[in-house]
Amino acid sequence: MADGLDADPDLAFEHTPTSDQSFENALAKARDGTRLTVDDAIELLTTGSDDDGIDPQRKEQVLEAADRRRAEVVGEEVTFVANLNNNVTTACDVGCLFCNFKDAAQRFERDHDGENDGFTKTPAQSREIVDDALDMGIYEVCSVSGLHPAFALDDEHRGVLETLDDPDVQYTPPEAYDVDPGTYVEQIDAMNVDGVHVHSMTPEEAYHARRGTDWSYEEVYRRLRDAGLDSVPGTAAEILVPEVREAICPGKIGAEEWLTAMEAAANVGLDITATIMYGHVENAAHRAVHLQRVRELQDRTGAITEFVPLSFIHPETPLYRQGLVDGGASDDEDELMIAVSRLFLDNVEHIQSSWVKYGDEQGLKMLSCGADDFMGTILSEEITKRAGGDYGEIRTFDQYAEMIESIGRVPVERSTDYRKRRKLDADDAPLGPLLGPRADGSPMLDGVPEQPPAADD
Ligand SMILES: C[S@@+](CC[C@H](N)C(=O)[O-])C[C@H]1O[C@@H](n2cnc3c(N)ncnc32)[C@H](O)[C@@H]1O
Ligand SMILES: Nc1c(NC[C@H](O)[C@H](O)[C@H](O)CO)[nH]c(=O)[nH]c1=O
Ligand SMILES: N[C@@H](Cc1ccc(O)cc1)C(=O)O
Ligand code: SF4
Repeated sequence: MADGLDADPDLAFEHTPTSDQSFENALAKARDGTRLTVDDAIELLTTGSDDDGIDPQRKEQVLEAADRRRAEVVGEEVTFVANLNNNVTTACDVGCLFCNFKDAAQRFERDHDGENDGFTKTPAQSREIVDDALDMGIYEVCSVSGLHPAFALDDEHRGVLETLDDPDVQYTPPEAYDVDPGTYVEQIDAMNVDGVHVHSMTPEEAYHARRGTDWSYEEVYRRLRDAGLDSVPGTAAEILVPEVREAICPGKIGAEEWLTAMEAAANVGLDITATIMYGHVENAAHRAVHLQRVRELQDRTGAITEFVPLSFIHPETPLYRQGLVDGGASDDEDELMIAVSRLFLDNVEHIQSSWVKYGDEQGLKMLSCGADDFMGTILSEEITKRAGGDYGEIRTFDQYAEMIESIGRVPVERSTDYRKRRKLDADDAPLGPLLGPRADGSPMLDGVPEQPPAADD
């Protein structure tokens, strides 16, 4: 369990990590492929809810079952994507307590004086960054951002926001800021260079893109799709249980709204991913309920291409600094999270090991605990770095091939939707991407793209 509850005795949750199931029964079901219940998941995540702490032998049994399932479902290939992270802006007033990526939006205003180490990019700047990365061979741009108060979905939405007189709807015209981020549609259109795969607009961003209107999420995602959006990142899910969201992100959309937005994206033909951000105040019951909600969403949509467990990075976050938690998940908890995700999500093919969160050594270990995907090259990273994580911002194809072969598996470059795949061999180094629109097999590192442009002030 995450240690948060010990750190803050005021947090009394209704969901407690107890169950009517036994560990042995849950393990037997996991081994023979019977669909697991929330109680089963609690038993597996805790290696038995009757005893405190994680039992090392039982943990190994869970990891083995998950690794075997991984081999049955996807075989020995380990995939990764040649991609670029392009965060458009750090301006955000939602105030999630686990996040240190954001900067108060006021600090980006023209008449604000004082330091600001955040950034906002114009659509033209985003295009240039994507254009440069395309020359390096990327297949995908992954773009998630703060909810800048000047953002509108498109010109029509801006018209609505400019005439709206509702203090509950946050909107400040772009003229008030040093840098104008444009509209979401302009940003997507700008990043949509030469058929690169655009992976963007989390449910939280989609919520911002319809604020002050009664437009459906389908309408919002349709307009974004028409501007070039290809798939939707499943962040903002955090823990899909209201009592946890109230503690860690009271300003964020609710669990139901996240699910509604995701289903809408799937309804208009977009692929989606799903995440869990764990290891803070939540307990194993919350993680288990979260997995159930994701599995139900996948039963309804079939559109989730991968599940990404995101281990909470604590050092620079308000949750940690305010003493609400005393750290993140342990290695044991991380391994069990990956394993139980594989065992519980019988309808999601790919489980991602996030090297940004786990690092190389532990990230590789996860590939033997049920994970089969090793994320992407990303080339730049702000969210984890600003939270105090220190596993870097890029992995090259040579590094990927060597690491994956070192554990006896087969490195494979993939497309975002996993439909295009290409095997690699570390002996052929130097290696580079081949699936991107401009990829020609050259190594990516010949020209690392520039870090975010100058801060707003
Ligand atoms: C920083 S937000 C950016 C997109 C958008 N503002 C949103 O909330 O959907 C993307 C995700 O990063 C993850 N994240 C933020 N801070 C984190 C931290 N300290 N450790 C792990 N994941 C974090 C959260 O899951 C969050 O939903
Ligand atoms: N796991 C993290 C990602 N994942 C993004 C992936 O690289 C890729 O976009 C996805 O697999 C689409 O198929 N990005 C981060 O910035 N940080 C992570 O922890
Ligand atoms: N969740 C996104 C990517 C992502 C993950 C974690 C982050 O901190 C940021 C972005 C996806 O893989 O679809
Ligand atoms: S997680 Fe997203 S919405 Fe929450 S504060 Fe950070 S950037 Fe803003």
